[in-house]
Amino acid sequence: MKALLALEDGRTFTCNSFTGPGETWGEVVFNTGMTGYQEVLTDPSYRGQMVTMTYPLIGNYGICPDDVESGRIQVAAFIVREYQNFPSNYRSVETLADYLRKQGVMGIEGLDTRALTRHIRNVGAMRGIISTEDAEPASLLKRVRKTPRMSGQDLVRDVTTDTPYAWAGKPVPLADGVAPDQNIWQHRGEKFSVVALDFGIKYNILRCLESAGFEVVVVPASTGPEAIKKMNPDGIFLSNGPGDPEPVTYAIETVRSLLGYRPIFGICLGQQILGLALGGRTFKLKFGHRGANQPVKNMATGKIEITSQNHGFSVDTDSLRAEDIEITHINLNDNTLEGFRHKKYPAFSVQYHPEASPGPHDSRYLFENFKNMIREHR
Ligand SMILES: NC(=O)CC[C@H](N)C(=O)O
Repeated sequence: MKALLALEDGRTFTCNSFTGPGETWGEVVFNTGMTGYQEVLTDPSYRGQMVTMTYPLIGNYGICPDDVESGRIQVAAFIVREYQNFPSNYRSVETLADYLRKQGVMGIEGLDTRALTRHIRNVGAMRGIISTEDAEPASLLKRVRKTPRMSGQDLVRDVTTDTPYAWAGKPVPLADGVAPDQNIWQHRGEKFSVVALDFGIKYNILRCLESAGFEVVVVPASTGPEAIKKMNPDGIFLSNGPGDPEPVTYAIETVRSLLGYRPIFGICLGQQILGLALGGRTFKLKFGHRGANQPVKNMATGKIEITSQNHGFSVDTDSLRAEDIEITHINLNDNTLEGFRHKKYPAFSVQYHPEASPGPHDSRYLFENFKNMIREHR
């Protein structure tokens, strides 16, 4: 079915919808991963974004229920060069088109995704609208310019969990009678306990925390410092999540009050929230980092890690006080801040994704580092 993609600067792409009729809008961003489309689709950090894959053939390994990063598809739309409707994979249970259609998410194909990517790289990430109903560029353009921008929006409130839950290979409701503001780990054994603030947490982060030996309870992003302290965890984890970190003021305040209370580890939006809590600033990157081959230098070892990334904002290195912060990782493509730790408080974070999924496992050691930090401070 014929469709039109219109970008806010007036550029249009004719294409086909492989999921049927519809209309949708969001920020258009590109991901350079060659595999992992299902993990991309279900990563809550993509909320509000229409993602195009630079890899040209998508759908060929179908959909595998074990590969999700959250309970639903999160992207606003999926944009591919060529969709493959006949998957070949013993783990696959359905086609990508059916999967998208069932959840009401549009998929388009048959456009030059390389041209689209180069355009975004030159001009910057921008809003776009896709429609099978309106083929008139001028009217689409008028409407896309009225949609909200990514900057200034708190999208965390749309994706965070409503109620706390534990993780044991999958989300597990907390046992009856256990309120989130009770000391839920008073009878725990040797395992370290972690409260994870859910800004849009990926399941693979929870899988990595579990396999590093942590007991994890995930709590809503709005959970305050007092409720967290009553739970009496050994450590606090700050998750990834969608949108602009600056408007998530309630979480920034919470993290500020928890500094020095227990060891803190943040990933992606978690790093941005930590940076803001420490008095730093964040800014929007021109087109972001999304893919599975971003080179990051570990400043302590001098080693280069090939990392998985998905972010459009970044902490401004110069906004952090040099007397408080040690820079631990930088991105070798554009020298942006990829990791830091506090010199006085037990708190560290990375902008990239050590849990990968999809992507290389070079940075898994960070979960062990968190454990060691907790061991030192318990
Ligand atoms: N994966 C993430 O946590 C993304 C963080 C933030 N939404 C950004 O785009 O920069």
